[in-house]
Amino acid sequence: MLRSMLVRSASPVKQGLLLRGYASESIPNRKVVILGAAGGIGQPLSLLMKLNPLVSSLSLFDLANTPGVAADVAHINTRSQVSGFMGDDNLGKALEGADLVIIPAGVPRKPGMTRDDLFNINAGIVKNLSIAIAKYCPHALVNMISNPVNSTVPIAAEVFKKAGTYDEKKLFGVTTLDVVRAKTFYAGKANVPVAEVNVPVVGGHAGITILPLFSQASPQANLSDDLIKALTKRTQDGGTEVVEAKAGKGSATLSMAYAGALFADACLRGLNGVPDVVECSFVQSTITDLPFFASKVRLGKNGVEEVLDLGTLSDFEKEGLEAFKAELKSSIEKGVKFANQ
Ligand SMILES: NC(=O)C1=CN([C@@H]2O[C@H](COP(=O)(O)OP(=O)(O)OC[C@H]3O[C@@H](n4cnc5c(N)ncnc54)[C@H](O)[C@@H]3O)[C@@H](O)[C@H]2O)C=CC1
Ligand SMILES: O=C([O-])CC(=O)C(=O)O
Repeated sequence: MLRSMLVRSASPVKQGLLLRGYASESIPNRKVVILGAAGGIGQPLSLLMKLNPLVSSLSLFDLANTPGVAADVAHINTRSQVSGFMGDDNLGKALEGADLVIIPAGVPRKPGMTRDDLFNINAGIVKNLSIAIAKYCPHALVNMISNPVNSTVPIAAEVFKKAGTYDEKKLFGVTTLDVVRAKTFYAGKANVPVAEVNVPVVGGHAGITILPLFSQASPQANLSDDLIKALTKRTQDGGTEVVEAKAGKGSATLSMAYAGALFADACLRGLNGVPDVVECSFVQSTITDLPFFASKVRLGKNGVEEVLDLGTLSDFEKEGLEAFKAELKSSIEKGVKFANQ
């Protein structure tokens, strides 16, 4: 996918000819908005979205510093027109006409914190941004990156319900970084080319709620139970590994920008009618008894086309699933309660 994002030509038609899944020369116009665009994730994500030939308009919003980021990114000779918007007074202008809104706005963790410790600050930020989305671009797809994802997605859903704009097919918690990590760690231990690896990651996006399904990994490798346990733990703790390594200077930004760009690209391909676009995401779901759940999702012209079921789980994975259900349920309820206060 990144190969298609990095095509050298600035001509959309020429780029379109090189794009996987596109039969005709015309690529639809798509406006992508990044809320929190001047932040640690926001800046590299802005760069990666500027490289994506599916984007015709890139709107960068933050409370401060967006003019500089926008001016910088705008000089790159790719298809999209870039605009920068700063401050809440300009949020509406940033959002109008959006096809896809990506939200990495909010504070990151410091060592010793859980993602839930971010709730007190980020819940309010996400609530306000969701109110604006409901008002200015109610039909846009929303990719929620801000943590705790297990609560911020339900917050956005409740805000949209209150505004009468909720479409469960259009709201996504971005869990792609868990998949990216699971693929990287698995490839290292299974000794297979990382580019060929697929690993579904289900559940949620915090600690034990992150459940990589290595029993369904491809290519298959004969890994011991102990190794599977260790890989599972490393995937669950991947965010903390980065938080500790950054020692107070934030959490994953570059790998998250990569993962966010991958997921946004999948959403855009789905919107554009490219068939068989499947990614894991935290969405409204009926595949378990929890109202939101991350699993493989087929993306289409209206967002979620199908939430795929979990498939066959190993005993270890079944135990993992049961072990986190109560935590995920309570994080979801916390978000719902906050939004309705
Ligand atoms: N879903 C995932 O897999 C991941 C999620 N994250 C989460 O992403 C969020 C952002 O992380 P970083 O970019 O590292 O943080 P950061 O602090 O570097 O950047 C956040 C940006 O959001 C902006 N912001 C704050 N309130 C805003 C508002 N009301 N409207 C618009 N912009 C606003 C800030 O000005 C700042 O530029 C955190 O909550 C972090 O936990 C981080 C990594 C992975
Ligand atoms: O760990 C964090 O706080 C950021 C995050 O969600 C991740 O890197 O997966």
